Amino acid sequence: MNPDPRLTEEQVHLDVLYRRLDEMRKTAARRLSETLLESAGTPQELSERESYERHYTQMLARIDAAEHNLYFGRLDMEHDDPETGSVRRIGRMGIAEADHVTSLLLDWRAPLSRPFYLATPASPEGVSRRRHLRTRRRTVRSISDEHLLSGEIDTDGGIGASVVNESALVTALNAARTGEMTDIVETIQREQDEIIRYPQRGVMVVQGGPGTGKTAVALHRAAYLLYTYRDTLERSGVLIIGPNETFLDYIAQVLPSLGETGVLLSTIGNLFPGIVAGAVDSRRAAELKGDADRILPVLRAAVRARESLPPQGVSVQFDGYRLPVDSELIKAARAAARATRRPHNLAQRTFLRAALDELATRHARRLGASPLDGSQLLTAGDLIDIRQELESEDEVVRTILQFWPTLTPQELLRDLYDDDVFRRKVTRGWDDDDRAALARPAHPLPDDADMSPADVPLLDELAELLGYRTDEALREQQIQWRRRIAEAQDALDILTGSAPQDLEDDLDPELLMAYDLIDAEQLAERQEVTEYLTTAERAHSDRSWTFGHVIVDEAQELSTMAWRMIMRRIPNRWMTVIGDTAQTGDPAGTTSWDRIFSPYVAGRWRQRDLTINYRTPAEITRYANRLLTRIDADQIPPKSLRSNGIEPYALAVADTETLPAALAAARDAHWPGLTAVLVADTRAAEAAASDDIDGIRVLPLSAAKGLEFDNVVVAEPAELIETSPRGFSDLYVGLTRATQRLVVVHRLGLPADLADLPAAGGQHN
Ligand SMILES: Nc1ncnc2c1ncn2[C@@H]1O[C@H](COP(=O)(O)OP(=O)(O)OP(=O)(O)O)[C@@H](O)[C@H]1O
Repeated sequence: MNPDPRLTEEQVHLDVLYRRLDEMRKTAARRLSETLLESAGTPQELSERESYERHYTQMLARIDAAEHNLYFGRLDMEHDDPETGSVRRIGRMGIAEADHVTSLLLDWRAPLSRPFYLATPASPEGVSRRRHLRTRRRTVRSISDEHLLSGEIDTDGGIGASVVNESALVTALNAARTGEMTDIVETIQREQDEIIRYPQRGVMVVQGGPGTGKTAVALHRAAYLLYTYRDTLERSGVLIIGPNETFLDYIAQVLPSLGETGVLLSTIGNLFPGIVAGAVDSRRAAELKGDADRILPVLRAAVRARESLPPQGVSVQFDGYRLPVDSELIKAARAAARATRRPHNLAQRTFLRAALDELATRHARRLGASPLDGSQLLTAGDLIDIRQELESEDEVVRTILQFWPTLTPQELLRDLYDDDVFRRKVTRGWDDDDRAALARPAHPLPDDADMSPADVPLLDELAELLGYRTDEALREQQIQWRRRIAEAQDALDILTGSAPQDLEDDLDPELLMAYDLIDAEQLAERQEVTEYLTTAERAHSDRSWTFGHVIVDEAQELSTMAWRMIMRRIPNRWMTVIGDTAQTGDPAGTTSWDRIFSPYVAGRWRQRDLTINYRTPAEITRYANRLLTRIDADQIPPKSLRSNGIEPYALAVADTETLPAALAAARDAHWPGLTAVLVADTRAAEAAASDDIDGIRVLPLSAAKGLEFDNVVVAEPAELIETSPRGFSDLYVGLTRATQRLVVVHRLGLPADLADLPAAGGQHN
């Protein structure tokens, strides 16, 4: 049988593309090694070298990322375009001939590629034929064509009529899940494309039910924006916020697979430089810490409480005299400091200056008063001298600064939780239960791991109130480093009798080996400090960094305090906010976008909706959507794109605990693909203990947010509902994690919405 001539034709083009890609790779690799070999003496040369280095490294990353499925789409346009001809080939990156003029492949993000994602028979966008290619290891495997003008495709008026690249889409959706999210560049749908390429600045909220591709859209939007606005965004960076580390791991590969590295992925808990929030809050504590109306006044009061007044009898010894540091003196200095309206730490200089001035004036008044008539004998110059002497006395300065100390957010928060008297003082109007909910003994840990994710926005708020700069804190670390290295250098010089060596120069490995005095870990740390940082890394180490664009996924989970923290990172308010208010699980999360955005961009944010569920088959959605009606009757339930003929079922267990029974059921079923058992958050410890036995994941509901599995077993839905503040939303999330199969295992009664699930045994799968 003769091969399909279309395959032969496309293979010829594919070969040309890969040949060119290989050339580009070689050139970039050569230039990179030339750059690395160049010496850079002056700071300017060094910075130029770094920028070339970054350029070629990113170029290589992009080329590598494009290797797999490089070319996947082709458009034959109805009319010939003088510049582009009538054929457009679309792939993972733009490729031109060596002349840099003739285009061989268009990047999927280029404007000319757009009809590939938009054209439908009803609205063909000038496309006569859209071709989808499937390739493997540089070989064209199959081709499917849609003739948009003649309408040789599905036009039944259902969802199918608006689906683009349908056969490729269905193949992608039916594929077994790997545990990592994949990109969707080959099958982006029209409603998704409109969001990905949305051109206007400002806040865009994307609301969509489970499985509508919100996360996929968020990541592709980041890639699109970086491509389209590379000049500005590469310097300022794009920040993507996700709900937890598991989720970030799940999505981490998508952007590199799209060739993008300039994005910082972070949870709220990791957004404050240097802190790895590891503690877990009680539900009430998280709720209180997330509620700006409740906690903000407390934080402000906590700072003011540290601007205190001296008790009776405080004084300093100076020049043989005892000078009282009394309440009147400190009050006046405090008023001067507060009048600056600067953050606490930054106003400290004014405070100190005012206090010293007053102390000097008082002292001079006493010293210089004429015994005869009390007139002043000291001159202005004498006063200045006294003032300077006072300032040079450590004890004087230390005594004054007790009443306006330098504060760090961490210390202040620990004091708030640990010190009952202090907490009572700054939580006026709170009831005892709420006050007790904040209580926590202080056990500082490295990386402030004793802080919880809900503490992080509070630390950020305090940093703002205090004027605490994390880049300065890091710089301080760096200085200390240098000091330690220099000390080690001295010791080494003594040992070896060698002349001092300049440690600011590039590190010489030989020299480092000699430094047994500094352990390996310390050396690694030092290297980290001096190493060249990417935009994302620099952004991560600097609390005051502002990004060019911020994308927030699972945004419904964020508290009002977390939003304040995010808004500080994006003063230009160019944001893409993605979420589903029906899936809100966090008690501090939101059920209304308007309430969140009104304070920041009242009336100036837009909402776009996603309506098709790509993940969950219709057999499962039927049950899940009943819960949606209960959670928010106004929301339009997303429509499932496909149905797979596998009915969900319920398995009743009588005498055993539900989780082991659910695990056993999952194990015995031998389903193909990934399987997860989802339990109530109250069983997080049991889940952790049983996780990943026989390759089956056991997750508390909140950790399964945003993830998906081929097969999902929901253990004890009644418990999910009862033990969670937003139980119906949790169950809704649980039911919609499956791409193929859903089983509900229960000992207690089934909730009404699931009461008619077929019982195990009656189902066929
Ligand atoms: N256009 C598309 N082509 C191929 N696959 C798609 C497309 N859109 C979405 N998907 C797939 O559908 C699944 C669900 O997408 P995603 O996780 O982005 O949805 P979501 O709206 O964020 O869901 P949830 O709110 O439940 O977390 C993923 O496997 C994704 O790859």
